[in-house]
Amino acid sequence: MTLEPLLDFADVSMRFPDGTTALTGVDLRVARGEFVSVVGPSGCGKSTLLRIASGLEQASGGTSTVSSRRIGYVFQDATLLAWRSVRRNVELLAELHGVPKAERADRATEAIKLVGLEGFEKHLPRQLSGGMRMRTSLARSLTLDPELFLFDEPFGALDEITRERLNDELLKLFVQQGFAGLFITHSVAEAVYLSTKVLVMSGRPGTIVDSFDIPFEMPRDPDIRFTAEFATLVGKISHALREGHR
Ligand SMILES: Nc1ncnc2c1ncn2[C@@H]1O[C@H](COP(=O)(O)OP(=O)(O)OP(=O)(O)O)[C@@H](O)[C@H]1O
Repeated sequence: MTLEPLLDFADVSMRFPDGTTALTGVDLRVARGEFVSVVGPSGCGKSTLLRIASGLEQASGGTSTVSSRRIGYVFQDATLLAWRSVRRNVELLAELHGVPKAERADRATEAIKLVGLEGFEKHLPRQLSGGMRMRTSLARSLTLDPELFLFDEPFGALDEITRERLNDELLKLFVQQGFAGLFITHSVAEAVYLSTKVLVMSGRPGTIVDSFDIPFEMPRDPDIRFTAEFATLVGKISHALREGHR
C-alpha cells in the first residue's frame, strides 16, 4: 500500500531574484512512515529545498504540495531564546499558535520527557550543552505534534558521541510519533542510519541524481552501523555523491 505523500515536489526549481539558480527539476515525495534524507555537496540547494517545504520560501517553478499544517522544523542552530528557560522555550511555538496555557504546559511536559530533559526545565540555554540545546529545539517542535518534520542538518555541530546518541533518540521518536521526516545532512553514514530512503543531490543547480532505499528494519539496532551491508551502502552512496558532483 502506498500512502498519500505529506510532501510532494514535482519538477520544483528555484531561481533567486539575483539570477542564482539553486534548484532545478526536483521530484520528491515523503509519506507518513518515511524518513528521507538528502545528501549533496555544499551549496547545492538543500536548505533551499527545506525552506520551500516549510513554506518559508516559494519555489519559482514546478509544484510543491504540503498536505499538512503540522510541520516541525529543526535548524542546525537550536535558535533558542537566551532569556527563556528550557520549559518556556519549549512552550514558545505552542504559545505562538495560540494553544491555551494549561494545554501548552501539558504538551511541554510531555515533549521534555520525550527528549530526556526532565530536571532541566528551569535551566537557561547558556547552562546547557550543545546536545541539550538541540533536544530543547526538538521538544519545542514536538509540542505541535508534527505530521511532517523537517531537519536542516541539526546535529552537524555536535561531537560524534552526542550526535550518535541523538540519532538514536531521533529514531526512537520517529518510531513512537510516526511523523514523515525530511532530513538534510552532510554525513552519508548518518543518512543511512536514520533513513528509509536516501536521496543524492548534484552540485548547484541541485537536482536529485540518485535514490537509495535503506533496507534495515525500524526500530534500528545501533550495531547495524558495524555491518558489511551498512558499509557497502555508505560506499555506494558516497560514490554516487562524487559522481553527481562532477
Ligand atoms: N536568498 C538568496 N538569494 C540568492 N541566492 C541564494 C539565496 N539563498 C541561497 N542562495 C544560493 O543558493 C544556493 C543554494 O544554497 P543553500 O543554502 O540551499 O545550499 P545548501 O546545499 O544548503 O548548502 P550547505 O550544504 O553549504 O549548507 C547557494 O549558491 C546560495 O548562495
